[in-house]
This record gives sequence, C-alpha cells and structure tokens, in this order.
Amino acid sequence: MSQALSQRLKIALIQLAATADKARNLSRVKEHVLKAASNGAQLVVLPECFNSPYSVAAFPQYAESIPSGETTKFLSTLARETSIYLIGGSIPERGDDGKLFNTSLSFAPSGDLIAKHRKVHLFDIDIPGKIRFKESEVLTGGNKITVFDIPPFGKVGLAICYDIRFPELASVAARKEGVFAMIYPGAFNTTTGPLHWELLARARAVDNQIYVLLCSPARDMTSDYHAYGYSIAVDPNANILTKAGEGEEIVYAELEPGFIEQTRAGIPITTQRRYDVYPDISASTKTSAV
Ligand SMILES: NC(=O)CCC(=O)C(=O)O
Repeated sequence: MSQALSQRLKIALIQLAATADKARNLSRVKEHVLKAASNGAQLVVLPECFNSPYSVAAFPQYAESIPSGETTKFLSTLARETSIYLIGGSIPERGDDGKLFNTSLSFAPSGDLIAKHRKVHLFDIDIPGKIRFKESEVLTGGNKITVFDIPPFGKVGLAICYDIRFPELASVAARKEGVFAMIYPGAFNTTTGPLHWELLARARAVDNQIYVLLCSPARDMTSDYHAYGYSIAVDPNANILTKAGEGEEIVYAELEPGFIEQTRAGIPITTQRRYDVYPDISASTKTSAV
C-alpha cells in the first residue's frame, strides 16, 4: 500500500551532545527544540540515549518507568508547548517486570504519547581491537514493528539504530502500512559509522523509495563511547537532503508531497515485485504504534 505525503513537512534533527548529567541534557534538549520549532520545524527528532551516556553500565542507572518517569513527562510537555511532533530519541526504560529496554517515545503536538518502540535488535558486536558492545548484557529486545500516523502528513515508521541493519522492518512498514518515512534515532560509532551509517540510510531509502531520517548524538571523544555524529536525512531517491558534522547542531530538511509517487512512477519496483518467486513478508507481519 502506498500513501502520498499530503503536505510539505519541515523536520529538524537535533544532534545533541549528551552528557552524564541528565538535568543538563534535558535542559539542552528544551533549548534546541524551542529553537527548531521557532525555525518552523513541525517534526523534531532527538538521538538515541539523549538523556544518558550510551553505555551498558549507564542503562540500569538512568532507566525510567514509562509513562510515569521524568523524561516521558518532560517530552510530552515540550511537544505540547511547541506544538510539534516530537520523536524522543531513546531512553533506557525499566519495564513493569524489571526488565530494561532501549525505548523511543513519540508525542503529538497535543502532548499525547502516540508511539512507543523498544529497540528490537540489540547492538551486540565485537570487532577485535576496535569495539566490543553488548546491549544484551543488560537490555531485552522489543518485539514489534512500530508505525504511527502524524496527521495530516501520513504514516511514519520508527526503529532504533542497529534496527536499521535489518531491512525487513522498513520494508514491512513501507509495504504494509505505506509509511512515507522511516525514522531512526541512532548512535553509531567511529568504527562502524564511517563504514555503514550513510550507506544504510541510503539503502533503506532506495529499497523502499521513502524518506529516511537518522539522528545521532554529537561526537565526544572524552566519553567511553564515541558516537559518530553526521545525522542525516535522505529522500526516496537516496539523495542526501541534509547532513550534520560531528559536533552539536540542528539540521533541517523539507519532505515534499508527491516525491515518493514521482520516484515510484519512474522506477516502479513497488509494482514489479515477484511474490511468486519469494514471499511477501509484509503480508503476515503485524505492526502497531504503542
Ligand atoms: N547504538 C547502536 O545500535 C549502534 C549500532 C552501530 O553502531 C552499528 O554499526 O550498527
């Protein structure tokens, strides 16, 4: 199913320099979101783990309950005060059963919580001499594909960082739900970032002929985890609309009505699929917003 983006949408990606000081992080988020909204952004994206360090040791320390925790309330109020869609990066979540998750919350301009995504694919890698990271030492993976409506623009899909390496999530969201964009708060690093960050953004865009937004923390070489930076927005033809550098900044882009249809009319892969040769995974996969 395909769905036109019904109006031009101005987005902002906030490449925040997240620190170990949660109060400072939240106050910087507020400053940046107010600025982005005053510059006309209608949808603002924060990075993965914007209110804590990105580290296995930090997850239990910073974890909050949802929706009763401080950050949920903070994001809801900020979305309402600025009248924007706020895609709240991710935070460590302590679930009712005590399990920890890497969770992204999205809010409508009314302040209502409209989506909750728990990172499905945990970032467990070991590249000798470069980087070892095992989210699964403390986190549990989510179990759903997240899609939600942002009227009057249409539907978007949301996943977190390492989830981008698994193309099925984006394909199901695009084919089954007709999302016009996939949004990935993410914190790649200085080893895998140069290899795959931009490539994956452009790959998911060209696979599905949709917009793709990736929002990273700023790089901080004094912290244990060296986030890559280079937050990026890509159009359905895999052209780069905007790209940050390594430091703290806000970048903006406009998503255009009709560009998805135009792209698909020119290169009609959406109507040329051969489900007699391979299965349509989107047919049997469930999606939800919360
Ligand atoms: N935070 C993450 O999931 C990092 C993913 C990453 O760096 C990758 O290479 O994939």
